[in-house]
Amino acid sequence: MTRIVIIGGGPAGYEAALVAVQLGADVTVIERDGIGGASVLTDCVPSKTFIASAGAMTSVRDSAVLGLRGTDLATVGLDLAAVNQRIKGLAVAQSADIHARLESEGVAIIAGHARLSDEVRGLAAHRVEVLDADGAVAQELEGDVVLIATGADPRVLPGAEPDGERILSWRDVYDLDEMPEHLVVVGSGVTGAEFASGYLEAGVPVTLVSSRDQVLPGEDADAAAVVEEVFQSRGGRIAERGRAEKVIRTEKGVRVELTDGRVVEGSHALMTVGTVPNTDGLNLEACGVDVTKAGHIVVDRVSRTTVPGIYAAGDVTGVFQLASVAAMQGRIAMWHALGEAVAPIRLKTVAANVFTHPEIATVGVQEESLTEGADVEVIRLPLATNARAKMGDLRDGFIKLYARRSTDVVIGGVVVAPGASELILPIALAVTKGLTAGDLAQTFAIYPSLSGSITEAGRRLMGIEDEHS
Ligand SMILES: Cc1cc2nc3c(=O)[nH]c(=O)nc-3n(C[C@H](O)[C@H](O)[C@H](O)COP(=O)(O)OP(=O)(O)OC[C@H]3O[C@@H](n4cnc5c(N)ncnc54)[C@H](O)[C@@H]3O)c2cc1C
Ligand SMILES: NC(=O)c1ccc[n+]([C@@H]2O[C@H](COP(=O)([O-])OP(=O)(O)OC[C@H]3O[C@@H](n4cnc5c(N)ncnc54)[C@H](O)[C@@H]3O)[C@@H](O)[C@H]2O)c1
Repeated sequence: MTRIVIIGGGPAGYEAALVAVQLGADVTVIERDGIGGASVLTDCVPSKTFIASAGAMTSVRDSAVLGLRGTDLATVGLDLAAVNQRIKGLAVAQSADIHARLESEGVAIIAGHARLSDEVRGLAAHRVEVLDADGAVAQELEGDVVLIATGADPRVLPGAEPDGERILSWRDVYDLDEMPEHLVVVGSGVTGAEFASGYLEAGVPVTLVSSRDQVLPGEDADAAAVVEEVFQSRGGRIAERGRAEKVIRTEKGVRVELTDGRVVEGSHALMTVGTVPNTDGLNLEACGVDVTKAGHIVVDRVSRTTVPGIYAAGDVTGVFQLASVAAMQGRIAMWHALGEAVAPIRLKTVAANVFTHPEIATVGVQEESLTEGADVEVIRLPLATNARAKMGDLRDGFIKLYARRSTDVVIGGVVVAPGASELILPIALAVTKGLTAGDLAQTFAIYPSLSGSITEAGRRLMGIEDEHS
């Protein structure tokens, strides 16, 4: 029986474990905090649960236009204690569900901090030590295959170290007793944009410190512009091209000092300036596992590291930091290690979503990567012309579809809309399976529905192709 040792119980680790036991391996997962990982306990699940409450509040506030009346509509608020309790309860319950599922499938789970401990390089099997809370070796294991799935932690900006009270990392916010009076969010990547949008929806004045010309530098520029516009129209402030140098506690709150001399004051600062991979103390160098300059473990498309028998998956590899990608990398590692037929990961088919208001969902080829004269046709349909959107008073957003001019094959898309995370699937399916704009055009969409704009975009693309032929 192949012995598999998995370090880290997040999506990369636990999904890998499920595949490996299914294939008859002897599987052990070592996790220092809780099964489900940061994804379930502190990052993805809690933030989306908070955004669900904040979004509900905005829906109530915005409902007057739909004819709802009530004296409290405009002043509806969140009960922070109840919201936080719900968030933490949901995270713990989900962690317990996954823990129970792993155990019921026969996966052994060890609580502790693990590290590689191969004494010489080139051995067929690898050794792993488990440390207890005092750092003493509590257990030693041997694995024919080891998967490193240790995730990433928030990056700390020197001079702006979180104190858990006023200067916060995104993992601290669920312990606040009161809503911030004025939140300064430092960093406008996906994490910063989501929290800035969420807190604003929850009724908190927010200033977003964005080191770039536009928030969400990695996203479609049109989509980022819509989110930025909506954020500002709802009263959010953006300190453009502002790079925080340090954050100082003041008598009443915080002072965020920018490198260009500007100062942003608020009651709390939320630091969202990226992540660092969890590789410290894993003994990677001694074992011959290569890392990049940024510290991510180098892997190929079937999750192999530079050492035979040692695989890595998830945020620790820096490949698209998404729970879905982490899980797929973990599964691919196990299929490969256990001799199953496996296709290398295809990053061009990864669907991703930014949970702002409105949401931004993307898949496949994006405009920024297109070279001039590329064999690609783009269509963009504004949400405002969609009948269902009008019924719900949804004005901000669009659907964008990219297809190869020569073959009509759909190669990418963007959806900016409330619930874009649900609407992207038909486009993701088209990109994954090589479907054409014609295939989308001939698919029945519900009338009226937002997804009707996706089939409409398919029809428009067919029209464009005809004009060119
Ligand atoms: C605020 C926020 C919101 C996000 N929202 C989304 C989202 O909506 N959708 C999405 O797809 N992605 C989202 N992500 C990204 C997603 O959370 C990560 O991509 C995902 O957690 C990666 O999974 P992982 O298994 O690699 O790592 P993790 O989930 O970080 O799990 C790694 C685990 O390994 C453990 N560990 C580390 N070192 C050791 C060790 N030496 N020994 C034992 N255990 C160890 C850690 O305690 C941790 O539990 C979000 C990220 C952030 C920061
Ligand atoms: N919905 C989702 O799927 C989701 C949600 C959150 C995070 N994530 C993933 O987690 C990963 C980490 O996201 P993130 O947003 O935390 O990191 P990030 O690295 O994507 O963004 C951090 C931003 O902070 C800026 N920054 C850095 N130093 C700064 C400073 N001193 N002052 C001002 N700005 C500064 C950077 O320029 C960058 O734009 C990403 O890969 C992201 O995709 C995914």
